[in-house]
Amino acid sequence: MSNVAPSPMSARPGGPLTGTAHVPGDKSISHRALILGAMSVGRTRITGLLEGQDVLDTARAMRAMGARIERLNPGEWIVDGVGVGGFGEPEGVIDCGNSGTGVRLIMGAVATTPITVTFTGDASLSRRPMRRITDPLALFGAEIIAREGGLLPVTIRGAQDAVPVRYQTPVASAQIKSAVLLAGLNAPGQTVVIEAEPTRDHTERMLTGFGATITTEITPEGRVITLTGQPELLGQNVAVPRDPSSAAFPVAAALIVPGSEVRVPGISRNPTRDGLFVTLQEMGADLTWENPRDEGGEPVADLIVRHSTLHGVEVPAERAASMIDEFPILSVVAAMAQGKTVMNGVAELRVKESDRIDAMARGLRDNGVSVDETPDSMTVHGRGVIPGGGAPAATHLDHRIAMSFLVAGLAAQAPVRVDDGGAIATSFPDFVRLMRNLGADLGPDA
Ligand SMILES: O=C(O)C1=C[C@@H](OP(=O)(O)O)[C@@H](O)[C@H](O)C1
Ligand SMILES: C=C(OP(=O)(O)O)C(=O)O
Repeated sequence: MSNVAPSPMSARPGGPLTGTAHVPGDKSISHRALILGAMSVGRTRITGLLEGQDVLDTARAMRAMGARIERLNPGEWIVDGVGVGGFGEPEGVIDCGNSGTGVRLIMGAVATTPITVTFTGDASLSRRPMRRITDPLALFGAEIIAREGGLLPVTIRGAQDAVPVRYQTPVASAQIKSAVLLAGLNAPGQTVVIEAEPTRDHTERMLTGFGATITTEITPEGRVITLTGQPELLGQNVAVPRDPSSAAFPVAAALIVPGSEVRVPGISRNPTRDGLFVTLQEMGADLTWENPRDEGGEPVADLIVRHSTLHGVEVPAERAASMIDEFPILSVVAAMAQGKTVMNGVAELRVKESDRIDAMARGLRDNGVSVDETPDSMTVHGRGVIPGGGAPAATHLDHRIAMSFLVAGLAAQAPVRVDDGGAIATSFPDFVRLMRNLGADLGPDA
């Protein structure tokens, strides 16, 4: 993506947003469905797969290591797996593009199979920390060579005789937890991950669905997750629910554009992902959930959201992991609320596709909103208005920064511009069309 010419975009204030927003499949679950499908025996059928670039890069990686993967229809894919321990050595470098989830989970998946794999990524991914993954993978017996600072490219020589690991994650991260669990699949005995704060649990849920023995115990240390190694995973049918992190954008837009009412069907209500909705409700958001159901081991419901008068809130640090990707868009909603919104315990935002605290603070300030930051917090001083009209916000190859500023423009007093919307295709390729269908005036800069 870094070699492609930037695509400047802008959004302009306009009338209410109305209609139905069919947001794409969940990104986290889509990566995991492809990886676990590839690590299973037999056929996995996936419906609702997110066809964003991040997930397509994971599919390509799984193919390069021997899985047969085919797209039958939009969102409908089949994976014929190679079984636990069955990955073949890829001939080329595995390029995970912009995707932290892709590269970190696949590193875990290969670390206990005796093959050598070199991973790379785009300019954004090449700045992100990888030692948090390679350190625990070395405990299994994998050999690792990385660039200075533990950065990509990283080469992993998977362990020949892997040993199981007991690992306490040093930061709240589902990617670290998942990398260790995926490595544990091909280690004999029990691999244990302990996390002080709960993080998204899709790996645990899906491993159970594919036939692994995995338990989660709540203890004073936190969540203790125990996986029994070397199971035979069997191909499954996976129905991917719609992504709450993508839903956040039309939901936020409807809340801040007067007169709006939008329906967002079929989104995951997994409690490890619902921090944004809890926070919006505390701010006074009019959110109605209908038709709760279970789809493929994940709770799902339809959401109706109406324009609301909002007030600032304090978001507790303990909630950060359950809404970690939603802080950029929350900061836009917070600007349209009355009063101060304080987001605590968000240091991890500094090591995402961009430093999201810095990127949001700068872009909001340029568009007339007052923001304070500390190393691990961000405070937006909401005045119920975004003046807009500033310099194009720098997006640093970060899809969520681009979409957040475009949503801001829909409720601002003057257009809001971004320097490059290209990265939106990593997680929400249909974003512009979907938002325009609701009545939003946004798109490439003329
Ligand atoms: O496991 C996952 O699918 C993800 C975990 C989160 O990252 P961390 O584990 O680094 O917090 C999140 O930011 C990312 O978008 C997806
Ligand atoms: C942080 C994100 O993704 P990843 O870590 O997979 O790049 C995200 O989608 O907001």
